[in-house]
Amino acid sequence: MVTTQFIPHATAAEDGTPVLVTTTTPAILKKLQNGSDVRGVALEGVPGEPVTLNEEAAYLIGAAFVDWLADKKGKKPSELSIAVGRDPRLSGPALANAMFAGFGSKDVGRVVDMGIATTPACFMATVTPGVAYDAGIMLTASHLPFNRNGAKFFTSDGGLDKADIKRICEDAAAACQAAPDGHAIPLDGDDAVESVPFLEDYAAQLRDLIKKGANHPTAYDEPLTGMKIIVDAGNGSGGFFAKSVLEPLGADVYGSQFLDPDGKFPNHSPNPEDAEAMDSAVEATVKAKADLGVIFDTDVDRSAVIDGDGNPINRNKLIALLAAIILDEHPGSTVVTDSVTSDGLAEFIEGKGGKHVRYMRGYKNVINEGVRRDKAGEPCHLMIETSGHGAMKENYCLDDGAYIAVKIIIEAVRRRLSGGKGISDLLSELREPLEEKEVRLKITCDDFKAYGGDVLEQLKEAVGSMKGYTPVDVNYEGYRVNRDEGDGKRGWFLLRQSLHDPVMVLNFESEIPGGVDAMAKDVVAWLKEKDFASLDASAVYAILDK
Ligand SMILES: O=P(O)(O)OC[C@H]1O[C@H](O)[C@H](O)[C@@H](O)[C@@H]1O
Repeated sequence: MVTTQFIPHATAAEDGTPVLVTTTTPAILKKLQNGSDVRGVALEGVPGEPVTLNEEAAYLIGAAFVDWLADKKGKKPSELSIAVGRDPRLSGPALANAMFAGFGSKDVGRVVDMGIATTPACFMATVTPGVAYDAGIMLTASHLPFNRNGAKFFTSDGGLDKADIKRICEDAAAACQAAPDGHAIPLDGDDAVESVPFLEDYAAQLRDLIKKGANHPTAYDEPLTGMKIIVDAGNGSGGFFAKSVLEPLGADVYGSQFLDPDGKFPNHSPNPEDAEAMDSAVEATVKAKADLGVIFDTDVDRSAVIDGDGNPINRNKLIALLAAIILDEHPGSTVVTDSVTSDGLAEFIEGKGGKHVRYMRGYKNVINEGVRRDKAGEPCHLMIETSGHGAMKENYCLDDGAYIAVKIIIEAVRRRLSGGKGISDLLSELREPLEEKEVRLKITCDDFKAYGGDVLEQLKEAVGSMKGYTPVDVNYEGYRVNRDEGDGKRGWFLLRQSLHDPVMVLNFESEIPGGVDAMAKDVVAWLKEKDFASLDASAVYAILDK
């Protein structure tokens, strides 16, 4: 049984120091790769979810990362500096301690514990003058439940890519193969690890950005005086934004909620894409009669805002708001988004004189495509997913929820100073769908990538004979099909494979009442005809069964 491999033997080293020894397997280590991140189950407690990211895994991944970094930087491990931050997850301190031991096994020159941090802060620690670590690592599993954890890795060149993470997980697996009995991890920590928090330095940088951007004529240092802005950090790492960024700039943050880090996330999921989380943040904004509400995900690489009337600005609306701001600063530039963005958004961006590229899901895919186009001579300043991962060229092309909030707050101050309307006025031309729906269809066989690819091929063949449907011109991912809804109205659906899970994702949007049901009916008819043996289509059927 796999779980027996995680029974730790706490014992004492020869000098009497208490140590922990856990083991893992090469297969588990390889599976910890999740695109350009490491992700796994770090705590027991959820039935059917055994631990996969234990101390030994963190140790081996830490050690493998040192080899990767030494190669990348052309330095010896003893010349490297690596800093680790974490979100409030309960498993964070033990995993950080194990990773430090992994660094120690490679004789890394300087190891820094940044304590509670955010993902963007871990990157900023690699480029901030006077700090400039060779690498910053954030231990986080973003908005996922309390039992998960993971790692995001940065150098001054940005986040590591899929291929880098693959190499690290494979090297960790090889090291595991060579030492299957695990490694002793000192339980009292390593005296050589320096404790140097970074979040306050980072907050000072954000304050400076707001001061410069707002350029308040009479209150340069406190440009938010007279504004009420509330923050919902969902008990993740983002609470500092209220206390250390907004309040010192003069904002009234009373009414902010869930600012204290709590790894059990007792209130709501820290996730601006989650309806319950968004409702809670809207309620707090309205109750506080705030000018603006800001909600972050756990590790603050994503955010969304709520306007003074309590309207949530997330997903397509958030992209539109930032596109309006960026296209004013960089007319005619390209905005790269993920694949599930609305037709109204594309029109909005084009209406503002920009070019919209509807690319793939996955924040790294979106960012890399924007960077690629920009380098090829097609100016691109904004790369953003509906999930709220948004990156700007002016901010190291880093997906950064705090920077997005800063940008919107600056716009709000400028509008206030010029006596203009609130930020939502920028969205007045955004056409929104009347109905939308997303369902997830499980693929039940092992080779789910190939299976999903085949389902998509079959859909392509079928669409030709589906009345009223035409495929969109450019599909970077999955298959997106428009439906003529009459009277100049248009609906669409997109079937694609999930980036990571054995799942196919089906999105619908319609401009007419009952439009989603109408499309679901046609998709259901096709699915029933095909009767795919390894595709659980019950979620689509359920749309019609309600
Ligand atoms: O393909 P899906 O299952 O919808 O997941 C896609 C999402 O996966 C992760 O959460 C990434 O951080 C997102 O950038 C990405 O959009």
